[in-house]
Amino acid sequence: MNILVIKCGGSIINELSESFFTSVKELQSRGYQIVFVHGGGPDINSMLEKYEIEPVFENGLRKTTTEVLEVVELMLAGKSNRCLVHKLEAHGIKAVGLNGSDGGILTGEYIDEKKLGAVGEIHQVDTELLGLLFEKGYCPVLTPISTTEDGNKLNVNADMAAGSVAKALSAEMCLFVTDVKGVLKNQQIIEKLTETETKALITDGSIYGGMIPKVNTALSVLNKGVEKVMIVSGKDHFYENGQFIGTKFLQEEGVF
Ligand SMILES: Nc1ncnc2c1ncn2[C@@H]1O[C@H](COP(=O)(O)OP(=O)(O)O)[C@@H](O)[C@H]1O
Ligand SMILES: CC(=O)N[C@@H](CCC(=O)OP(=O)(O)O)C(=O)O
Repeated sequence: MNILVIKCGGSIINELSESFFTSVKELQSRGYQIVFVHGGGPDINSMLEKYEIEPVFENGLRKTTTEVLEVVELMLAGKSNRCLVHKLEAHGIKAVGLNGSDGGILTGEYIDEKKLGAVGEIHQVDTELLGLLFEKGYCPVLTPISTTEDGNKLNVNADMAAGSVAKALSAEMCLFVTDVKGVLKNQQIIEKLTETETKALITDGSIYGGMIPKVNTALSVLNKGVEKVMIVSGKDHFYENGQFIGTKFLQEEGVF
């Protein structure tokens, strides 16, 4: 089975284009089984604003107090997930929305509870339920919410959660769909990037903010054997005539 993990960024989830869904359907018709993992950063921020809570980020990760966690789950599971499932269904793509923690799919651990609160990273992905949904022709649509082994809820960065799902499923491809055409430098898209080139762009400040966890996860997924890892836009076609459009991550020359 050819598995494709699509991470759909909160930056674009409410504005996905018709072309995006055309690309998804074309890939499905070519036999790809698709799992969606989504974010919802802007939706979370706007609800926090209503509660008059200031969002705080450390290296792209949201500091998550108990109060913030409630809003994160409310927005990810109650708004962003519903929005994506509804749009997929409206385009004839059979989709089932789940919290990442449902059925024990995503299990994780705190990264640094003192500094970040309930922010986690994934340690285990149970793929059983995902397999059952594939068999019946459904695309699972997961929030990045996870739980610790003791059952405490964790807020996980959606890029990182998607990367863990791609590795656990030995996916053939992992695509990070966002609001830009790919990694840009001087407003030009960079079509191919190795790890060394990516690190240099982080160091010189060309890659910043939410793009940092995205490229770091992309590199980690590539190093775990996922063949095709790309950052693409949800505003246009990301797949047309057998070609992907965006930034592709490449192994360094000589690394196999
Ligand atoms: N070199 C870069 N190329 C493109 N976008 C970048 C770059 N560095 C930082 N960004 C920012 O990263 C954003 C995408 O990350 P983010 O907002 O976290 O998206 P998402 O919600 O899709 O995960 C872009 O909109 C842009 O503002
Ligand atoms: C720990 C952490 O930062 N979690 C993220 C989860 C959502 C997310 O990652 O959304 P995007 O895809 O829009 O970035 C957050 O609270 O914003």
